[in-house]
Amino acid sequence: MPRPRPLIAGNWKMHGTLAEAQALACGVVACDAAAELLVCPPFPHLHPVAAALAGSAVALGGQDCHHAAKGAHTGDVSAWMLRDLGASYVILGHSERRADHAESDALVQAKAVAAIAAGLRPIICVGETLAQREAGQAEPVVAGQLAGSLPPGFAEAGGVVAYEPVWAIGTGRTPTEADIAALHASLRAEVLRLCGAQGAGLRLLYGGSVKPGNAKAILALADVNGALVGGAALMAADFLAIAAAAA
Ligand SMILES: O=C[C@H](O)COP(=O)(O)O
Repeated sequence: MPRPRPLIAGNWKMHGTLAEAQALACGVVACDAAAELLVCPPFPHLHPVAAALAGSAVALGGQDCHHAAKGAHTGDVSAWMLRDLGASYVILGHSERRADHAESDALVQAKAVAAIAAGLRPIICVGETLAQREAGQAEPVVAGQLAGSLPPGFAEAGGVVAYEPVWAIGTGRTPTEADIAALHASLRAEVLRLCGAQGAGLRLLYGGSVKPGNAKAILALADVNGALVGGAALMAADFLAIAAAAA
């Protein structure tokens, strides 16, 4: 099977003013990367960023959604609202949400069901802590998260899995290339087990301190089909350099 088209996704997390978000979006659209590009701004910036991306090939995504389609859920945002604003993806189960909001695999799965129902492609995040890695538990931990988080119909809906070792996020540390390759090989085996043959074409992203300087080596690894980028996605030049490394 040919390698899937890489996806380079920028997670802007809770950073920036509206003016900075608009400027960043304008910087990112000035690009014709071979990879698919996606930006995921904070909720208040989604609408103006959608306007800045209009007519470009850069996709828009949310950083989370509620598992219900609508209702009395103060402070939450539904998958339908994201779709209505022009989003096509939503990040779910990021380790920061799992930690900050005690999100379980079951809740992430319920959110993914809602996302698919709204026509969004879920990007489900998994990854081990440093203690789990040092205990030799990275692969079983990630396999357990996948089994608990992936909903039925995930591959058919264009779902994406992002492997983000918690200890690599925002730290400047990354696993060795051999460790990323081994983990992604185990991810591929798991998605084939969970999703059947459709799992062969499902994109597996690596995330955690991806920078212009290490992107080419990471993105060249087997079963790495793109990157989920945090800090380096806040500078258009760095994000585009990572995108160029995926060619
Ligand atoms: O969602 C993105 C990741 O958490 C990676 O963040 P980072 O590139 O700043 O390490």
